[in-house]
Amino acid sequence: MNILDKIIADKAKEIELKKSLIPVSQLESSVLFERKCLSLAESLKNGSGIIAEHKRRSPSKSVINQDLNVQDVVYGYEKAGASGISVLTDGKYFGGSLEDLLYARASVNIPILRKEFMIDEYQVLEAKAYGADAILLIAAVLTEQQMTYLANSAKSLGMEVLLEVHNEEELKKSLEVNTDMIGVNNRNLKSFEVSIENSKKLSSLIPDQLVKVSESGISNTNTIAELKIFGYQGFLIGENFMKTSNPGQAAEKFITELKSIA
Ligand SMILES: O=C(O)c1ccccc1NCC(=O)[C@H](O)[C@H](O)COP(=O)(O)O
Repeated sequence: MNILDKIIADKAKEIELKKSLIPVSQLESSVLFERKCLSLAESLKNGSGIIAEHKRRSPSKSVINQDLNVQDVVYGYEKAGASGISVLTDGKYFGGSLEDLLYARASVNIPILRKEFMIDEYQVLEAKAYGADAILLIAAVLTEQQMTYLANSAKSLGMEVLLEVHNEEELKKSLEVNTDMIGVNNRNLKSFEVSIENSKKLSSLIPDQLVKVSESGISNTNTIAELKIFGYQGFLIGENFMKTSNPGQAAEKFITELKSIA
């Protein structure tokens, strides 16, 4: 069983337990359920394009940074000029939580993406209840029907969808889904191999009306300049910032440099 299968198997068990502890009605009674969401897609098109990620650890890199509190990290990202924030909420493999999402919501006024392995509508309701503006759907673990259902659920709650693909087959099964953005993950989520070429290879297959986002393995501004030529307007960056003692400062330096080469 590969790591992605393990994550999904654990996620299914986690969701069943959570459903028994926190009923849907309790999620729907969250004050954040009535909140009008911010548009990540618009923020990417009109801003720096950087989605700065809060990630304590990962299967490919193990511990990245467990010493900082999420409020300081995301506030620093907003101050640096990020267009959006990505918050990992998976606990077992990434050290994240829904509480991280709630703290992030309380700390910034820019769009927040719930970075999670979504397989059940319950998780979409959680995302709304804890303050997310957008959810991630990963084509590698979902059928077209599941993506359609979950995307429509998110949209009905006013959230946007970032639909993540890694190859042409995943992209083709995603083209009819009601999404706002297509993310190309440069990381193979099974082998952990990372190649920016993946974003370049798939860019021409992504419909022009969708915002293109390149994810993973981005560590310098020249890569951004190259990917913009291929039509990318969003760039999801985690480790490059989180591996430092001050991710917000690292993001500020990165975005300042980006502006100087624009
Ligand atoms: O990062 C991993 O090891 C990983 C393994 C399995 C599934 C997902 C994984 N990462 C999630 C991401 O896609 C990244 O956190 C995100 O794209 C940022 O990547 P990076 O800038 O390389 O930290």
